[in-house]
Amino acid sequence: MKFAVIVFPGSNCDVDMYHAVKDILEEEVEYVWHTETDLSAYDVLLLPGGFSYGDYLRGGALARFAPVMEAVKEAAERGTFVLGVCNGFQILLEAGLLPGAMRRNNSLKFRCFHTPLEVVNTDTPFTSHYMEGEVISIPIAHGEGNYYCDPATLAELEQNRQIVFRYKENPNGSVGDIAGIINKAGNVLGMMPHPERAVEDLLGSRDGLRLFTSILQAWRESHVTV
Ligand SMILES: NC(=O)CC[C@H](N)C(=O)O
Repeated sequence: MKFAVIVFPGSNCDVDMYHAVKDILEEEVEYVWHTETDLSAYDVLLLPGGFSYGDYLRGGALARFAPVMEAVKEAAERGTFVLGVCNGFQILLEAGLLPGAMRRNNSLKFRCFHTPLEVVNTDTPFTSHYMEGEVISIPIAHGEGNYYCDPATLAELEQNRQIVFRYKENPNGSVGDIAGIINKAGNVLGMMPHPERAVEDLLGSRDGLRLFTSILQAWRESHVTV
């Protein structure tokens, strides 16, 4: 099983993501530059946080045009697991892989601290190792995390159980306290908090690690060899 960390000009959480997979999860992982067009060698695609293209226009608004994004879309359509964290989530929204959009935080300030999150849906490849309703501690670090979608889309997200994480103490004004959503097919997850920054005691929380172990289990279950 091989993970890819997609690196855009301006990504800055790529090293954290790589460390979480390589050193803590102990799985194979490679950095993949944004010019790559073939992702067929990878089983899981990780879009890390940062300031791709300097957040010009909006977070993710330019990265969605990077050559690698066509390959990300194709892989997502094939059912490959895709995780976008923070700027990675913004890119998935801008690329249309997830519904809705990101606005500036309602405080108009960059917010950076550990925040309690409720795990709303554990019936996903990313969250099976959590308990439904469990409150976990994962850090946020963003200026544009104020998730917005129209009421019809929100109703659809609720109905399809696509809301995976909700803030317990909303730090940015996001609609419905949404911190993370999954696509309808259930293989593309975007979230503002950083699970890769909560994978060992040194970081103040290990609550993010189960997201990675959930992915591992889901992948193994779909690739059983007897
Ligand atoms: N840590 C991040 O990915 C930051 C995301 C984005 N640049 C923002 O400030 O909202």
